[in-house]
Amino acid sequence: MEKPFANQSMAADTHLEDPMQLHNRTVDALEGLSGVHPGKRRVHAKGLCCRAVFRPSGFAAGLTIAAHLRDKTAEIEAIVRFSGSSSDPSLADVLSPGKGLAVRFMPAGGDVSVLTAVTVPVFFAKSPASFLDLIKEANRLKGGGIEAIAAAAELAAHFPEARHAMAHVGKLRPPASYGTCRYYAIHAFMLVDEKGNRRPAKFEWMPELGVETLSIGELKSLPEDYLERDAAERIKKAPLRFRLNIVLGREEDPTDDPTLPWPDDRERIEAGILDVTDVIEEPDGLLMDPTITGEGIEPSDDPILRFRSPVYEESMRRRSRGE
Ligand code: HEM
Repeated sequence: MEKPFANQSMAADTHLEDPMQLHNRTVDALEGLSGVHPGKRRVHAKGLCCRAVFRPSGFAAGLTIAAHLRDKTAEIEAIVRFSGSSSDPSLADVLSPGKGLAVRFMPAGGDVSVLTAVTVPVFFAKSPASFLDLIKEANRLKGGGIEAIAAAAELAAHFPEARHAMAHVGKLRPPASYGTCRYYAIHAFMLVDEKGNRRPAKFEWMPELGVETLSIGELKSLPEDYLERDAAERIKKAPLRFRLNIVLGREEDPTDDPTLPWPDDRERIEAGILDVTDVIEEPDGLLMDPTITGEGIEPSDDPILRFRSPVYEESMRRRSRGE
C-alpha cells in the first residue's frame, strides 16, 4: 500500500485543506502569549542543542522497517534539542512548566526521522480549532490580569478536553536536570513492518539517571539557566542517556485524540539507547517537524499531529526572517 507522507513533512497537504490558514492564526495567537521574540521559536523558545548517538536494540525490527530502529549493530547520528515550553526565551528555567526533548535521527543511507516529546503524557486539545480557542482564551485571561492559578482553573472549566493535561501540568515539579525527565511523544504513530502491516504505537524516553525533581529549598539558589548549565556540566563527564520505549496500542486505544491517555498496562518494547554526547551550536534551519517520520513510521489520524507541520513551518519561516 502507498505510504503517503512517510518521508516528508505534511505541510503542503494541510495548506491545501486549510484555506482559512488556521496555522497562521495559531502562530499569531502563540505570539500573543509573551510577544514576539525576534529569531526565536514561537514556543519552546529557549533551548540547548546537542549531538547524540542512538543505538537501536533491534527489538523493534519485527514491527517497523524504520532505518533508525532496526539494526542492532548500527550507531545512528542524532541532533537533540532540550527546551523549556514557554514562548518567552528569557523566562527562568524554573518557571517554564513543561520541558521538551526533540530528536532528529539521521541514519546513514536511511530516512531522517524526527521525534518530539515533552514531560506530560497528553495534550490540551483534540483539534486545531479547539487549540486555537484555548490559546486565545489564555491571551484574554492574561490581558485581564487574572493570576496564573485562577487562569488555569478557568481554562480547565471552559475546555473539559484539557483536563488530563492540566492535571499533569499541575503536578509537574522543576526537574533536577534535563537528564532526569521522562519525556512523552504523546501522539500515536503507525509502525509499518516489512509486509506492510501497520500497528499503532506511542514513544517515550526514560532517563537512565531516573526521574528527579527539586525541592522548594533547592530552588532558591538556582541560576536562571540552571538546566542548560547542568546539562553542559554533566555531558562533559559522561553522556546523558535515555532509553526509547515503544508502547504498543491495542485496537480499542484511540489514535486520533492526544488528550486521552492509553492504559498504563500496554506492552512496552525497549527500542534503543540515546547517548547525548556534546553541546553544539544550533545548526541552521533546524526544524523538528514531528510528521517527518521516514519510511516505517507514519503519522496517525491524529489531527493535532498533522496540524503541527504547517504551524512549525510558519514559526520557522518567521524566525528565520529575524521576526
Ligand atoms: C496544536 C498543537 C501544537 C502547536 C500549535 C505547537 C506549536 C509549536 C511551535 C510553533 C513550535 C516552534 C516550532 C519552530 O519554530 O521550530 C513548537 C515546538 C515544540 N513543540 Fe509544539 N505544538 C503543538 C503540539 C505539541 C505537542 C503535542 C508536543 C509534544 C509531543 C509538542 C512539543 C514541542 C517541542 C518539544 C518543541 C520544540 C522543538 C525544537 O526543539 O525545535 N508540541 N511547537
